[in-house]
Amino acid sequence: MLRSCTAGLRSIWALRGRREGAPRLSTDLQPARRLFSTEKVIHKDWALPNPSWSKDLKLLFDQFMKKCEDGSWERLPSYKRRSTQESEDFTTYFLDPKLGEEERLSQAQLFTRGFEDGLGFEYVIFKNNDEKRTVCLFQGGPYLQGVPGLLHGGAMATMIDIALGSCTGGAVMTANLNINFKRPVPLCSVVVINSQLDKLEGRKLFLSCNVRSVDEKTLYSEATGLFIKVDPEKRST
Ligand SMILES: CCCCCCCC(=O)SCCNC(=O)CCNC(=O)[C@H](O)C(C)(C)COP(=O)(O)OP(=O)(O)OC[C@H]1O[C@@H](n2cnc3c(N)ncnc32)[C@H](O)[C@@H]1OP(=O)(O)O
Repeated sequence: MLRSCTAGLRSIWALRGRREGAPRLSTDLQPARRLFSTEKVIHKDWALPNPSWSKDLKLLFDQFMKKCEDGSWERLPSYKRRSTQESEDFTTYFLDPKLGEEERLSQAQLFTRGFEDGLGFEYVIFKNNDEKRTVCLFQGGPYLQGVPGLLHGGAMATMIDIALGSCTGGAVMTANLNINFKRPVPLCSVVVINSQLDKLEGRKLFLSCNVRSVDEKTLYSEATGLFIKVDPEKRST
């Protein structure tokens, strides 16, 4: 498994040299501003196949894209930065305008999209609006290692948070996340996170998910989450 990761890394670095315009890793110590210097980088949809995707991930992606054809499922695009409207929803609620956060926030990006292709979080989420559920296909790269050869539990928790959040829609915050880690996830493997909205109670959304191997034989984790719709009348700072 580690050998295949190393091979993957080698091909990723080789690709890196070849691909024009690929955003650079923040660890390259480039000024952060450079990451957002072009509209192209800001608006690139990252939830699409790239050369680091394994055969399993590409196969599952193709299967779900077929399900999208009749409109029952949709692929959710994913950007490094939130849309202006979404950002405004959250900043109005959480940030004190007196603190002058604009400059710092102009450099902010979703941390799951901050890695170069294949090294961190490779994922795509498909949503079934009628059934109020999502399926997240996730390949955790070599920079997400915890115990040698295994995915870090915090990386799994991050993906679970994002997968559950994708079932909600609108401006919500995670209030509670409860995860049972049942089996360790091999680094660089593909897992499938099935999430659903179980109950809506006022501003409270109760969600649950499970994380399984591609062949569905291994149950890696189960989780529940409570998300709260932000109340525009309240300031939380
Ligand atoms: C697609 C991309 C998805 C990305 C997902 C990423 C999401 C995140 O990482 S969010 C970051 C982590 N989360 C946070 O920082 C949240 C910090 N917490 C907060 O800001 C606030 O507590 C917040 C917004 C969750 C709730 O505050 P507020 O709006 O004032 O709600 P509040 O009035 O206290 O509670 C509303 C209801 O929720 C309940 N509730 C709130 N928190 C909890 C909790 N932890 N457990 C159980 N119930 C809770 C309250 O009891 C209340 O219930 P009821 O209406 O029945 O009386």
